[in-house]
Amino acid sequence: MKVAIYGQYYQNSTEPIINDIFVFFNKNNVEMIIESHFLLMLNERKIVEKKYKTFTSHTELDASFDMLISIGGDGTILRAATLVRDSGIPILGINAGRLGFLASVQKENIASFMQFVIDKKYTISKRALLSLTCSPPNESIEEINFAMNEITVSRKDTTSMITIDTYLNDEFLNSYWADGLIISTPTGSTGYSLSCGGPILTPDVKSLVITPIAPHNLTARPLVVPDETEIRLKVSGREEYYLVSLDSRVTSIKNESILTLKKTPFQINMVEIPEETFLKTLRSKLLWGEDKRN
Ligand SMILES: NC(=O)c1ccc[n+]([C@@H]2O[C@H](COP(=O)([O-])OP(=O)(O)OC[C@H]3O[C@@H](n4cnc5c(N)ncnc54)[C@H](O)[C@@H]3O)[C@@H](O)[C@H]2O)c1
Ligand SMILES: Nc1ncnc2c1ncn2[C@@H]1O[C@H](COP(=O)(O)OP(=O)(O)OP(=O)(O)O)[C@@H](O)[C@H]1O
Repeated sequence: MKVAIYGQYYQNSTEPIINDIFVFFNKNNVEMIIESHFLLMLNERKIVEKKYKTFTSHTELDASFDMLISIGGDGTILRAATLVRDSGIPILGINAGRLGFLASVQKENIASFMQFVIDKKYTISKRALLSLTCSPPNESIEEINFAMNEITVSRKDTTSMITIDTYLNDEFLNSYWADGLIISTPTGSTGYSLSCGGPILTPDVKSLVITPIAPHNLTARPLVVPDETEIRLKVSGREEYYLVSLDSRVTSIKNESILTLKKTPFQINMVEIPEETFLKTLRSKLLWGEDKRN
């Protein structure tokens, strides 16, 4: 078995996590290839001394890898998705972060969960992604033009609202007058969209959610549309530029540009362990249905 290991940060809590993973994988003859910046952090702190092979970009992750292990929070998993891209390599998240909604393995039970990995006792949860094209083209989104959680447009350098003309498959839907608009995948429905009143979708639902951010009227509500829908946006406002974010990555785009959003032809494979299903995570991490009477 061959796994890629990825993390973005080092903290004191990293050491026991790394120890648990490395001891377990070395004992079970699993080959580990470590992202080069992460290995540098581990080497500097003398957490890892044995020589390991490294990778630096998505081009080096091919079908010979069985899995990518992401050590961190949800932000680290979102970055990990930009590393595996369309390779199909499944991602398993080990939660070293705070919420870790997408990271299914808690640091307390790494060894027992890694045994599931070795025994292949896991399922794959396929996650739809959204892609973005901009006309005229924008260099900063060309390299990584997809998001696993959501694509958001929002106001920039002003308190003034923006107007977002929105079309679904070329048919006019609405001009949102708001702080912004979120187009969320089912995965992203528990992130930013949820905070703006959007519904939660289970990961396998074939839909997208269009959620306005603080719309200034009583008639704009989150809308669920089929994930085959091509969504076109044109933003205007008092400033010349507005913000577009793809998960954690942000760029500025000039007013009147045309943004086209649609489902990517590939999906991200998330590893799901029987003990940590989506519904269990909803209850344990978002406290879904929490009620003193239960
Ligand atoms: N007001 C908000 O709720 C808000 C605002 C901006 C961004 N976000 C979310 O943060 C994501 C980017 O993460 P970041 O690390 O760069 O920002 P961050 O450091 O501000 O973290 C955002 C929080 O959102 C949680 N989160 C991210 N994706 C999630 C998901 N799919 N389900 C449940 N919780 C999730 C993370 O655990 C973290 O606690 C965005 O994709 C967006 O979904 C949320
Ligand atoms: N490899 C790691 N080792 C130890 N701590 C980490 C590691 N990666 C992340 N963390 C901790 O988790 C925090 C958040 O990490 P990350 O940006 O991946 O997640 P996030 O998007 O903020 O979501 P979450 O709420 O799940 O933490 C970091 O600031 C750090 O404190």
